[in-house]
Amino acid sequence: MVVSKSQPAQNSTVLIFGAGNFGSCLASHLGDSLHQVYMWAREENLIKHFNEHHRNPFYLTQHEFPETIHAVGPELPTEEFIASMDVLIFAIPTQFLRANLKLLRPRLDINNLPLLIFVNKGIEVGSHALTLEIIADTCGADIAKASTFISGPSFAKEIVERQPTSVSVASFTEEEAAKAANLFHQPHFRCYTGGDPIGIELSGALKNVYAIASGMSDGLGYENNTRAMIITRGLSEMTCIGTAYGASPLTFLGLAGVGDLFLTCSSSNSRNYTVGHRLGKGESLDEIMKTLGSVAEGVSTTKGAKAIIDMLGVDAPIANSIYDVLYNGKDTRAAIRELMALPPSRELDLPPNVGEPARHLLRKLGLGTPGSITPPSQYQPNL
Ligand SMILES: NC(=O)C1=CN([C@@H]2O[C@H](COP(=O)(O)OP(=O)(O)OC[C@H]3O[C@@H](n4cnc5c(N)ncnc54)[C@H](O)[C@@H]3O)[C@@H](O)[C@H]2O)C=CC1
Ligand SMILES: O=C(CO)COP(=O)(O)O
Repeated sequence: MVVSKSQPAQNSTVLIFGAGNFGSCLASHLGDSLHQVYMWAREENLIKHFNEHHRNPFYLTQHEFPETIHAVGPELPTEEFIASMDVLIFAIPTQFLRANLKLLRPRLDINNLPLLIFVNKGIEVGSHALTLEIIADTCGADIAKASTFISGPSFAKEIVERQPTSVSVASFTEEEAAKAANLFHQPHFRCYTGGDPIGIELSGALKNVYAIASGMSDGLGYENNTRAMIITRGLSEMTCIGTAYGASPLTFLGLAGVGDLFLTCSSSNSRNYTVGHRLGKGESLDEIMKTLGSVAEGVSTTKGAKAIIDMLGVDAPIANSIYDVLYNGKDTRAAIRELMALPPSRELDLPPNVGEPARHLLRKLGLGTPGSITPPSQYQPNL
C-alpha cells in the first residue's frame, strides 16, 4: 500500500521531470506561486544557462522565469532529493516515459510517496499502453493507482503569459485529483477534477491524431466546413474508441476531450496541427520530423491508436486514414476524397461491446477483480 504525503501546501516543494515547452511552462507556473520548484533536464548546457540567466535556451525562449526555480540534472536526482519533494510532475514525452520510470523506481519510497502528476498526452508504440499501464509496469500497481493525470487545452506559451486557462485533472479518487487542482490553482488557471483517468488519458492522446487531420485539411486548402467536420467527427470517433475501451463517454465532452481537440485542431501553435499542415502542403513526414524541433505526440500515438482501434473493432475512419498517410504513403488529398466517398452512415452510435481493455487495466492495478480492492466510488468507468 502507498502512503502519500499530506496535502501539498501552498508552498510545496516540486520537482518537474522534463524541461521542454510544457515542463518549463509548469515550472514557471508553479514558481509564480509560493512553491519551491526544481526542474530536471537532460541537457547540461540547458541547466547551466537556465540557472545563470533564468531563461530556457531551447524552449519558450522569450520567457523570463522566476529566479527561484532551479534546474537540476543531467543525472537523475538522488533518492534523498526525491524524498524531500512534496510533488513530482512528469512532462516527458510518452515514448520515453517507461525508460525514465524504470530508472526512477528504486529512488521512490512507497512509504513516503510525493503526489505524482503526469501531463504527457500519448499512447506507447508497440505495447499501445496508456501511461497508467506504463506506471504499473515500471513502478507497480500501488503507485499507478495513486497517480494523477492533467490534460486539457493548454498551450505552454499562453500559460506563461498568464492567459486564462482551464484543464481537467483526474485520478482514481477525486481526493488525489483535488490535491493537484489546489497545487496548480491561480487566478488565471482553473482545474476541474474528475475520476476517469483512463478517459482523460485517451482524450489527450487521441486529440493529437485529429489535430494532424485538421492541419492536413487546412494545408490542402480546405476551409471552415471541412475543419468543423473533422473536429466533430473526430470527437465522435474519440468518444466511440474511449467508450469501447471502458472510459466514460462524458469525459470526452470535457476540457481534456472536446476542449483540447478544438484548441489543437484550430491553431498553428499546435505541433500536431503543424505536422498535418505541412503534410497537406506536400512535405514528407521525414522532412517534417527532422525540422519540427519539438515533440508531436500524435505521430507516434497514431500507431498505438490504430492498434487499439483494430483491437476494439470500432469504426474510426479518420484515425485510420491518418495512419495510412503517416505510415503507408497514402496521398493526403486522396485520403480526404476517400473519407468523403464512404457510404452514408448513422451519425453516432456508441459501441455495443465495451470495457475489456479498461477491465484488464483495472485488474492489473488490483482494482475491480473479485476479492481485491473495490474500485473507488468516484471512478465511473463505462463497464
Ligand atoms: N507544449 C504544450 O503546450 C503541452 C504539452 N503537453 C505534453 O507534454 C509532454 C511534453 O511535451 P513538451 O514539453 O511540449 O515537448 P518538447 O518537445 O517541448 O520537450 C520534450 C522534452 O522531453 C525531453 N526528452 C526527450 N527525450 C527524452 C528522454 N529519452 N528521456 C527524458 N526526457 C526526454 C527533452 O529533453 C525535452 O525536455 C508531451 O506529452 C505533450 O503532449 C501537454 C500539454 C501542453
Ligand atoms: O496539447 C497541447 C495543448 O493542449 C499541445 O498541443 P501540441 O502538442 O499539438 O502542440
